[in-house]
Amino acid sequence: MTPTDAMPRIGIPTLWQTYGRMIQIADERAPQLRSSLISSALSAIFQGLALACLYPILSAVLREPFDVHALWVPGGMMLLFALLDWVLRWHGHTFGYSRCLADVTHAIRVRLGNQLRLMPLEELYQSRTGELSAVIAGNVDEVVTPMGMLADTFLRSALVPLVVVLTTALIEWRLALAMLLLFPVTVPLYRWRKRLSGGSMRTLAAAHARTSAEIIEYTQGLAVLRSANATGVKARRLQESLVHLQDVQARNQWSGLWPSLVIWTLIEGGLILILALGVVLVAGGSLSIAMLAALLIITVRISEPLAIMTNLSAVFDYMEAGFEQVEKLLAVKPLPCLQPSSLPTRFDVRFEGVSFQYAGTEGAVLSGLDLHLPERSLTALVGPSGSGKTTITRLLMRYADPQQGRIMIGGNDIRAMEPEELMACISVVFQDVYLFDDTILANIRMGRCSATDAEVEAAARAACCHEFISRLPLGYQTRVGDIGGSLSGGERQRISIARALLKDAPIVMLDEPTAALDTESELSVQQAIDTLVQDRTVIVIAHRLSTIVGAERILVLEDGKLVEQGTHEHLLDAGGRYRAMWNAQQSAKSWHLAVAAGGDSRD
Ligand SMILES: Nc1ncnc2c1ncn2[C@@H]1O[C@H](COP(=O)(O)OP(=O)(O)OP(=O)(O)O)[C@@H](O)[C@H]1O
Repeated sequence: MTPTDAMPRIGIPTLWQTYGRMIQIADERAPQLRSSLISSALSAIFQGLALACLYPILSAVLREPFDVHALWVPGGMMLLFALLDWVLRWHGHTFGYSRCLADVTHAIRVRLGNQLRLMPLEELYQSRTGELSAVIAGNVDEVVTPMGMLADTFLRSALVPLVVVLTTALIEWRLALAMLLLFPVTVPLYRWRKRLSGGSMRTLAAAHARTSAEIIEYTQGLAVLRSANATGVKARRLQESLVHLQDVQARNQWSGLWPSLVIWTLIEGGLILILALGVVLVAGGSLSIAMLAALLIITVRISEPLAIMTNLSAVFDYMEAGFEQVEKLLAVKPLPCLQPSSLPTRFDVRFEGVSFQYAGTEGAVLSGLDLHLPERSLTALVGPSGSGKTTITRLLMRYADPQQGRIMIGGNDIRAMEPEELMACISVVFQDVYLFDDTILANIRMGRCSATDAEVEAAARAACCHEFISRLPLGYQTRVGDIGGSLSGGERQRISIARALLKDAPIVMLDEPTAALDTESELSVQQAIDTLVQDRTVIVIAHRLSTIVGAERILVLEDGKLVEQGTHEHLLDAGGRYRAMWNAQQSAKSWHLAVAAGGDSRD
């Protein structure tokens, strides 16, 4: 799933749907949001009532002879309504200025964070990092931050004119009738504006997400790109996405601007029409000067909110586009946990008739695979590239569930284990080590958060990294980011082994951890691995067969099927696929030696 590939929603979400989504997203803070919205609505009603008092006030002021007493009632009422408007307006904004808004934003980010933790890795890896961060950082702000302010502005823009017209109708129906001329244009204009902006806001959100993904990928891969002298190629893709964003923004600006100008013009035109009508009526003697003055002030005062309201549809759409991205990510279901859940007490691994096909691809990567990895034994997975070795280790970690068959640890189906419990059983040491920009101490402690400093140090000693860590100026407190590339591949690998040692999981998976190391680093990392694998169920992925000759069992895979298994000697004697691979690697080695010794070919 890619959060940004959402197709534009068919139809226009109604205001009621937008309100429903706001309440849903506010979650625990929904009562506060509701109370703020009610206050805003009441405040808008009182503002309308205060405005409607203008006509009786002006009538009293312009009456001949002037009588101050006639001002008391309308003046007092206007003051009262204005006071109520102010008080309720403050209360209406509490959602924003109290912690509620920040709490809601935080809660959504935590929910999204949990979602990342629980969603199937297969789905997670299909999303680009930048697109995910655009949803979590960007869309959450787009959805939540304007929520209170936008709702207040909308309520005020819609309710103030409505209340003014209704109240004026009670005082002077002709005045109300004149004002009503403004309303019929507003609703169709609102819907028209919304239809125009809906799709473009989603396109804009998608373009933002794509650019953010390209920027992250470019900066993360810059070192590789420079070394491959390919910065230009990738920069071109980044450039393209920036140009695309620029185009989308320009189109959006234009498609947003001209309807706004049309709306303003129509509403201003309506205003002039009302005034012209008023002047004609005054000249004909059927409208008083007081009424015309009131009409002037009130229509000017309410035409602006009406224009704002029609243009707000674009902002609502931007918010809706954000809602959709957040909801789409939250809708991804975690892999189901079979009930009753169970915990293994022994740690052998069994694959029973496992068939697996990656989403969106054709053909199974594993088909009807049966494997048994006895507890506390070392099993090596070998086979040509693409034969399914990594897929086996991924499925054991529930990257995704196989379409057929089951995987068991200690006789327990891994689908009946909670994700945390499953991951507590397995340590993985990859070829590429990922260290976080934190201290070395914290990086090792990630293996077990509750470990004391002494336990971290003991793990580091066992993984042969205490010595080089002690040589660093700040020792264990050195930040990995500060020393950057000054840690060698072997040192980084040993830190990751220390992490795994601290975790102390009964099953260890090693994905070619020494493949990229020089001989000296390989020796010290191998020493650390020897400590790690003691007394554990170990699965090693190996390309260089010389590293696994001592394995208790070697499983040979080809096209997702187990074609041979046994010890090194047994497989050599069998003279099958393994023997062919072994011979090929041995002859490649002697070819290297011949080249090093000055020979020009293996012949
Ligand atoms: N995320 C994925 N989506 C689609 N296909 C994939 C994915 N990951 C791997 N594959 C395909 O599945 C097949 C098996 O891949 P896998 O990585 O398990 O093989 P491998 O034996 O570990 O290969 P290597 O030794 O090169 O690492 C390959 O054809 C690969 O292209």
